[in-house]
Amino acid sequence: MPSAALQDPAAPHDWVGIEASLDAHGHAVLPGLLTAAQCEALAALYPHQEGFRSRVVMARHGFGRGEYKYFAYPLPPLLQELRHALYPRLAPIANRWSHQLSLATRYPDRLDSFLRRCHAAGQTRPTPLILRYGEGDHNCLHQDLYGELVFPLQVAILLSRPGRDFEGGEFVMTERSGEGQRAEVVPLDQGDAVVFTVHQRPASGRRGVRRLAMRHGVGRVHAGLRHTVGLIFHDAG
Ligand SMILES: O=C(O)CCC(=O)C(=O)O
Ligand SMILES: [Fe+2]
Repeated sequence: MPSAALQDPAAPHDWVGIEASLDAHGHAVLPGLLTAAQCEALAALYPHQEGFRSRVVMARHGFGRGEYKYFAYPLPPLLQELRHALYPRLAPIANRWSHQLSLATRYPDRLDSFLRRCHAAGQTRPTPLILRYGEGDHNCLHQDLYGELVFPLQVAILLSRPGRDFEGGEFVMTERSGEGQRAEVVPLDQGDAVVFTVHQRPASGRRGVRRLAMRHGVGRVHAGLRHTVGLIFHDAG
């Protein structure tokens, strides 16, 4: 039944508004990117062994507390489809940011071409992942850099229900410029996605373009269990 697969899951979203929010804040929310059933099916993959290439216990690496697992190729069809559908919407924004930051990098229109570039540079391992946080867990502020090739935007999807499956565990972004550092909490419901800056973004002001350094993390989960999926577009070296 190819008809469902032919529908573009990115199409229902307000890409003019998303671009404006990315420019203003470095992140944007895509409400209801996944259904509750899709969220539950993805979270249910976590305990399985097959389909993943590795598991990371965050406390062992100083990344926080909690754990995550990287998917192996081939990705679950839903994530493969979303990664390919979201990339072409984000590539023009990535290219404009690159130009504004006076960087030479330009991103191809299609994910397959960008991944070929990653693989030729030795970044061959898939980066999409599922994260799992229990009571007391958190994710330290970080940037998901896995080698020289970096696609400057990434996506996280909340699979659990805030206030029901878990308490706390807010998605947090920080932004550092010459003028100081600030933080923003991004409220998400189950199935919502946040598209956000991986490491740096331009901000136009009175004195031209400034470079803002961005990090993301997750506040402490006060109770329950919180699962997310992360879609990173560059692969890992
Ligand atoms: O669990 C989250 O909300 C954030 C996960 C994360 O760091 C990522 O997807 O890169
Ligand atoms: Fe991350």
